[in-house]
Amino acid sequence: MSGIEIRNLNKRWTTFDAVKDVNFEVKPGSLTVLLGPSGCGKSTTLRLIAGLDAVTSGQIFIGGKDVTGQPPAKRGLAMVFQSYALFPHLSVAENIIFGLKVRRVPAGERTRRLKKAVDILGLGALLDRKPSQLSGGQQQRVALGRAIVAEASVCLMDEPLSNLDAQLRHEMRKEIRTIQQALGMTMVYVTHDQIEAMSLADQVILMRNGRIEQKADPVGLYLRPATSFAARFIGTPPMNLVSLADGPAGAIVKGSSGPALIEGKGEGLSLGLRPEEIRIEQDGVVPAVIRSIEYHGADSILECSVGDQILQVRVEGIRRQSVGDQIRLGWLPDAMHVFDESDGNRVERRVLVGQAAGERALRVVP
Ligand SMILES: Nc1ncnc2c1ncn2[C@@H]1O[C@H](COP(=O)(O)OP(=O)(O)OP(=O)(O)O)[C@@H](O)[C@H]1O
Repeated sequence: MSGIEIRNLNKRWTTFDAVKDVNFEVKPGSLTVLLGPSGCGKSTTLRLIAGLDAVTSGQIFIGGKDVTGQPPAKRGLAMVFQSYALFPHLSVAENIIFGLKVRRVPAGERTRRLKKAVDILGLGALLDRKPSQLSGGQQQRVALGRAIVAEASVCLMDEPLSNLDAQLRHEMRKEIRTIQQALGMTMVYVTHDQIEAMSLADQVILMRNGRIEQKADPVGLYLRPATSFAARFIGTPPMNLVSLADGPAGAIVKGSSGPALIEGKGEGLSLGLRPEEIRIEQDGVVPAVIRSIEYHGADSILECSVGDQILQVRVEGIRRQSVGDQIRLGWLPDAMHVFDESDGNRVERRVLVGQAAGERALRVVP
């Protein structure tokens, strides 16, 4: 099994830096997702690893070997694209083994690998069909089949599921993860879909404007976002971010009947609260009014005003509240995230929970 290491990677297109100082490692047999908004440099990073574009500077190691100057075919990897890239005139079987033929893999070996891939993917009944006679999900399986027969220990995927409907995406996602683990593949997977990233990855690399914003496992990314950008990118609806100076957090504190405290300076800091961490409680310290309710079935999103600010609150089950209701909100100390407003970075040590405030208030230590 081969791991991947990326050192100080940069890619400049004429005057535009698409990838800036990117460093990360992918452990052998693990799955790393490159995640981020459109244009953040995910696909460019993947293409540089594949050797489809040349780096401006930096190094790429696969299996401990520096492959930075090597052509794609010499890098020992398989790729799956969003477009599937199937040949319309070839059958499913021919499409799957096409690459093996090009590489002059002997016929017996081709048949063995084809059978293995077909068994894994359940394509047995479709081998003689042409791509036009397949559904989107089936075409995607054929593209995966190509990656499996290549028996490359490294597989790169660029938004492979984006042409599929939600249900099929979900199924294929599970299938990709199962195959990756069963075959022990080292995988780098590009997506802009946070749910896909969170459910697939051992490691998520969140990118923004060509740089790495945060690298962490999915749990770490959710529980301890390194920046306010990371905090808002992961989670639906996104984390509430309110200014501690004179924004809603100020209102939250001023409006509270309990001894909620901000000590020292709150200026320049913002408070982050995930909608699912805020509870409606009879003795909650924060009075609020429900402005709107969005019913989702398993849960509902309440838009609540606190002073002249808005907090989104996620409540489970059947909603008992109505628009216009006056409620009180509370949350546990661990639910609070604090960020520096100037650079967006997470602030760890300046926050304490006020003991006197029944563990529900915030104390910012200067
Ligand atoms: N061949 C190119 N020439 C010039 N600029 C390019 C080229 N390829 C990509 N870019 C620019 O580099 C930036 C990063 O593009 P990239 O495709 O890596 O983003 P991405 O994160 O994969 O986005 P998306 O999710 O939309 O595919 C974009 O601003 C894009 O316009």
